[in-house]
Amino acid sequence: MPLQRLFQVSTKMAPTLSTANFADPAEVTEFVVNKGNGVKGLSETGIKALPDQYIQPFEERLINKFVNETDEAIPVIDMSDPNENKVAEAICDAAEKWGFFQVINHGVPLDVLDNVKAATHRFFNLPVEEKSRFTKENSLTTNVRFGTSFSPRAEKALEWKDYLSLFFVNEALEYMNKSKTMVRKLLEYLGKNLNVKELDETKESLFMGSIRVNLNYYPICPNPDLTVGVGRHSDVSSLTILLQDQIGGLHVRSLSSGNWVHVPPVPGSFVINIGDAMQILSNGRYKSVEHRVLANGSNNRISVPIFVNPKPESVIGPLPEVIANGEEPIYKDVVYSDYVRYFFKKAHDGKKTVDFAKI
Ligand SMILES: COc1cc(/C=C/C(=O)SCCNC(=O)CCNC(=O)[C@H](O)C(C)(C)COP(=O)(O)OP(=O)(O)OC[C@H]2O[C@@H](n3cnc4c(N)ncnc43)[C@H](O)[C@@H]2OP(=O)(O)O)ccc1O
Ligand SMILES: O=C(O)CCC(=O)C(=O)O
Ligand SMILES: [Fe+2]
Repeated sequence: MPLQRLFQVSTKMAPTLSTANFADPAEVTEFVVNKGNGVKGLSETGIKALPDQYIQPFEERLINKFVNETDEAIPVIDMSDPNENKVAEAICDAAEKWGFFQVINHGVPLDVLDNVKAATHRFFNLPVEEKSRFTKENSLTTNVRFGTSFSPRAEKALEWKDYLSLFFVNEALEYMNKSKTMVRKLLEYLGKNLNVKELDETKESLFMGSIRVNLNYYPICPNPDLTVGVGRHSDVSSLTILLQDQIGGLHVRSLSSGNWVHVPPVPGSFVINIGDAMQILSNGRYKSVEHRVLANGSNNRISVPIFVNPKPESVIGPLPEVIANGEEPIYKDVVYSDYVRYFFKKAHDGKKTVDFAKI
């Protein structure tokens, strides 16, 4: 199926299965992972209890007392403020202190956001035979991948999430293309603060040379407190631009307090976060911060991250502009595809991927 058609399909709905009887835990894995039904398929069987392989260790569950819903919040930045210096300052400050912020009035038309959310629902509502054409085993190209959890073969406990991952270098996709102007603006602001004078071709390839869009689906979960939608991780990107729906559940680790802080859905906004590649390029000035997603007992949730990455063959290390003043580099040069391969080889494990590049 051509990529464009993924964004038009709205044919048959997924068949509703009657309550399946999974006598053996291996049958659950077979149904969810190998047969391509995903956790959406499992949720729709009417399953009443969380299968054992989704039960996360106690310390990985988001216990309420560690969640600070009121005192701390990631900054919300209005990109239409005519005082551009003030906008740039707020973005760089948030990148250093939080590694996360939300942007409003970002210039991406709101109907583009509505369209990509609708397309996400249409894709996940397709029959399993359609979706499983894009599993790792069946997909004709590694550029399109439908899967569940993060890295099922490496994980001790699975995550309650299905995804479709789309890799683009140049293909036209409205959502991605319409977001590019905003991405360039953000990178220009962040770059200037690192003494990068302009986002020329070389720098553009380094910061945003490859782009991946994921469509994430988190179905209703029978025991949300025992599992996670996505476990603790930082992204490997330069920047991640995330569109979330109105359900909520994304939590960010505050750098100042260590608390898990909820990222409340703000209509029409994007959540922006610094990824490991930017942390490395900025020699630790900008922070890629741990985040996780709760499972939800009463609502399905979707999110659509755009991972803005260096080109796979790029060598990433502290930028010459950053260490020109004698600052000691804390990261070595690594080939970006080696870095990403290392990320995908492990289960989510907080901030440990970045050790790959530490001196
Ligand atoms: C799913 O939950 C996620 C996903 C994410 C994703 C974040 C990103 O996508 S950031 C951007 C990643 N960068 C790129 O995609 C650059 C382009 N890719 C490449 O150049 C190659 O894929 C490669 C990274 C160099 C690896 O190539 P290769 O050595 O040929 O091996 P592969 O078979 O392609 O992959 C190895 C291993 O990783 C798994 N994998 C690859 N891509 C994805 C993907 N998009 N989503 C999930 N898993 C992926 C692949 O299945 C292989 O696994 P095995 O088990 O077979 O070893 C962030 C947070 C999330 O929760
Ligand atoms: O769904 C979300 O809110 C965040 C997902 C995420 O962190 C990721 O896909 O890397
Ligand atoms: Fe993430």
